[in-house]
Amino acid sequence: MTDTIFALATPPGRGAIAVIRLSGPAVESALTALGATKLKPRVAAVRDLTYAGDHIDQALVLRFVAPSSYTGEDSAELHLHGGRAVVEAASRALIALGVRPAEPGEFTRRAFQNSRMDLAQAEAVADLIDAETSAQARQALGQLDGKLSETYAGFRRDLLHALALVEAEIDFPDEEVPDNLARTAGPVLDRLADDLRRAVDTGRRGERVRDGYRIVLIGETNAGKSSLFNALVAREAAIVTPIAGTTRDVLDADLVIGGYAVTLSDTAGLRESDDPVEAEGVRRARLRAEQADLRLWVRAPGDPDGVAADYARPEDLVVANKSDLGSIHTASCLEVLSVSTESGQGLPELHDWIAARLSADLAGADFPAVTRERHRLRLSEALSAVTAARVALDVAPEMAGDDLRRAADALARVTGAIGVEDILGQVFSTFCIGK
Ligand SMILES: Nc1nc2c(ncn2[C@@H]2O[C@H](COP(=O)(O)OP(=O)(O)OP(=O)(O)O)[C@@H](O)[C@H]2O)c(=O)[nH]1
Ligand SMILES: [K+]
Ligand SMILES: [Mg+2]
Repeated sequence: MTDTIFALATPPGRGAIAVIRLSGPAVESALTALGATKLKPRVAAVRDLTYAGDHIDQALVLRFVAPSSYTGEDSAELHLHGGRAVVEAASRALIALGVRPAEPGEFTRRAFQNSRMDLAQAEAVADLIDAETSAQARQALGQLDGKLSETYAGFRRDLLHALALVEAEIDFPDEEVPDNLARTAGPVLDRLADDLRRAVDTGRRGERVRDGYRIVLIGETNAGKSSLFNALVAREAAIVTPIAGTTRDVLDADLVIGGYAVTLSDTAGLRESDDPVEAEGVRRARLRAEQADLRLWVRAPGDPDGVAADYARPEDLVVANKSDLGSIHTASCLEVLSVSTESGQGLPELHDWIAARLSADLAGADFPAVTRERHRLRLSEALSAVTAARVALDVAPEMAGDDLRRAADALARVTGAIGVEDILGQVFSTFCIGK
């Protein structure tokens, strides 16, 4: 028998209202025991909740009857006055009635297990709760709508179609099916491989929207990286001094630019140093620059041109700082924007430039973006299996079947159609309690 669970669904602490959610077979008997009777499903009603002779609260109570609820089970919401004592009294009463506190994500896990949503949608619920930028919310809502799931389901249909063609030839090798039926699966697989490849490529975009786009400030010592860092995050987060080699550790700050989450990093100035501490700082700076989505090469007038040349990528930007003191000379092909963190000149333009870059890199392409490493791995697996099947098709069609089944399995695991036990814990452990 399934447990009946409850959790506070609103943030803990003092508030106008606090909502306790319940789900499971014993919801109705628990409500009755608390004095909340004669509740029409989905109609809010005010009831005096009492337990063991104590008045708990005058609450607004909502009841849902299986399977028409978030979890697919009988469930209810108690809208209480939002004080700690009220919530505590209600929780104590529920526990005494045999209703147990929910684990993180347990409501959504039940929704998944009762087929109210697939795994990709359950992950979208977690993303939507965590969303702090408009782009994150948009992406999560698209995934919750099932757009991503539909895309995966479409891939799977193509695969099963190809598999049917291949197996028809194996099962009826002689007269019932036309010769070379298996080979007609070729174009289907070619198209599918293209689609999978594109989907895998959207992975970086989806993950960046969700986790933050990584921008690193890098350059010579004293170029003004920390000054620029402070200007962009609008507070004195990093130490600025005229002494070369001030910054050692990588300093990260989360900010939102143009509706997108960004992680901005300040780094140690690049120079050879005998000081082991500074040398370690420089090593970390280079490493972070390599991993970044975008590098801003900060240069002051007089800094040598060479630094960026070694590591820069064509999409990077040179920020010519200290424009109040003069301009820089550069032979690099990178775009250059001049600013002064001292006078503020050029800073709005830099902000706009970054916003435009974010939107160019991250805004909706034709695909709902793949948002998780888990999805990307499975898609890559499916892609390599499809590629193998495509090769087999021309030489030994009977070998292609196994590859195609492997690809279909990999896709099914993304939405949780099969083999989910091993990933359930991983997916739902990231949820907050009450969801
Ligand atoms: N005139 C002028 N001075 C600036 C400007 N930006 C920064 N500075 C000065 O340049 C010096 C170095 O600035 P930082 O921000 O510490 O430079 P950094 O690149 O972080 O230096 P390290 O951490 O040592 O690599 C400080 O004295 C700043 O006040 C600017 O736009 N104009
Ligand atoms: K400095
Ligand atoms: Mg610095």
